[in-house]
Amino acid sequence: MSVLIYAENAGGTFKKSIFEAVSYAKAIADQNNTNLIAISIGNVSAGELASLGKYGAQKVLNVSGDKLKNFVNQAYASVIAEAAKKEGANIVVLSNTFSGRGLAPRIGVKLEAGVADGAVALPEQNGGKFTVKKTAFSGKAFAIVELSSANKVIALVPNSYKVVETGGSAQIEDFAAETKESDFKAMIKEIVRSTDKVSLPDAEIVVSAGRGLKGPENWGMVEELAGLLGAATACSKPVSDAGWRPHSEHVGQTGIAVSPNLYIAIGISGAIQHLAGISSSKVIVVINKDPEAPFFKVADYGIVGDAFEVVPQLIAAVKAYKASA
Ligand SMILES: Cc1cc2nc3c(=O)[nH]c(=O)nc-3n(C[C@H](O)[C@H](O)[C@H](O)COP(=O)(O)OP(=O)(O)OC[C@H]3O[C@@H](n4cnc5c(N)ncnc54)[C@H](O)[C@@H]3O)c2cc1C
Repeated sequence: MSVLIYAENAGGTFKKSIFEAVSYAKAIADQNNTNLIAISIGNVSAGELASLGKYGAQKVLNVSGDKLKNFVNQAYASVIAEAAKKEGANIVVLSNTFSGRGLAPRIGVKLEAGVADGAVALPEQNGGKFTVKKTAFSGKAFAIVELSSANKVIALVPNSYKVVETGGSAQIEDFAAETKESDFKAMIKEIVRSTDKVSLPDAEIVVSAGRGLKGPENWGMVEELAGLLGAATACSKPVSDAGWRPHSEHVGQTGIAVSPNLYIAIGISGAIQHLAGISSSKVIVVINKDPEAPFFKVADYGIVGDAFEVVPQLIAAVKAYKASA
């Protein structure tokens, strides 16, 4: 038995969410007194692969070559499942990213494994039971699921487990995986970024605004605050429906789910459909002029006040802090 972590790369490098997933997988390996093996697919440098050792991977299987250079859901799932079989791994861990969410059920089918995507905590293993806490109902609730199958696939929500450096080093091995033509029926030919700004699902800080801002002409201060904090901008659904902001910024049940360290909500009421997309945020700050706004019930810090007075003061305070630091 061992634990296999799929280390997804973005343009040849690993993001923080992958180091979180490796640390999480290492903790599961420790719970079971077993080894952690990582698998990387695509063209990643030896130095980058070796960096996974710092977080507890003892061995990194390196799958490279032109055919698997770009993400292909079915083919990547075949390769990861094959590696799991070869290494005797009965637990496969992924990051709950766009790719991870697509891979988890496919690997689950290939390994006849129980799948817990959207995991937010380490599994509990008591009396032969293996349970995982995961998000449910579009982020409006948490579910505790029991995986009773011998093989298990877990996809960890970014930002829900800390990065832990263990200081080890990983041995890198080339892994030649068998793929079938039928694995390549749908392939990504090109990825064109729609913006150079901080990507919303990966953002550690999000500055989000709602209908309380009255109109698109007032987003300058939201952009400025986000720029100062290195944050991504987001909005409520009615704001994107009205065309004040692009749909790619719409957060919530019908939009993007985010899990930043800090979510600043300006002039957003806090409807349940909006909260569904932000429930995994670590710290929530709410600025709203209505003290009865539902958002205050889930806020860690709340400012009752007019956004047009509070946000400029916040911008001035951040500028003053940066100038003095
Ligand atoms: C099936 C379904 C799916 C949905 N999915 C989503 C979703 O994914 N995401 C989403 O966001 N919504 C979603 N909605 C809509 C959701 O129910 C709310 O209508 C929406 O979130 C409200 O947006 P809002 O808070 O920006 O606007 P409002 O409800 O109009 O709230 C504006 C807030 O701004 C405050 N305000 C006003 N002026 C100021 C000021 N000067 N300073 C400070 N505060 C001020 C007000 O007190 C108020 O709390 C969905 C609805 C349905 C039915």
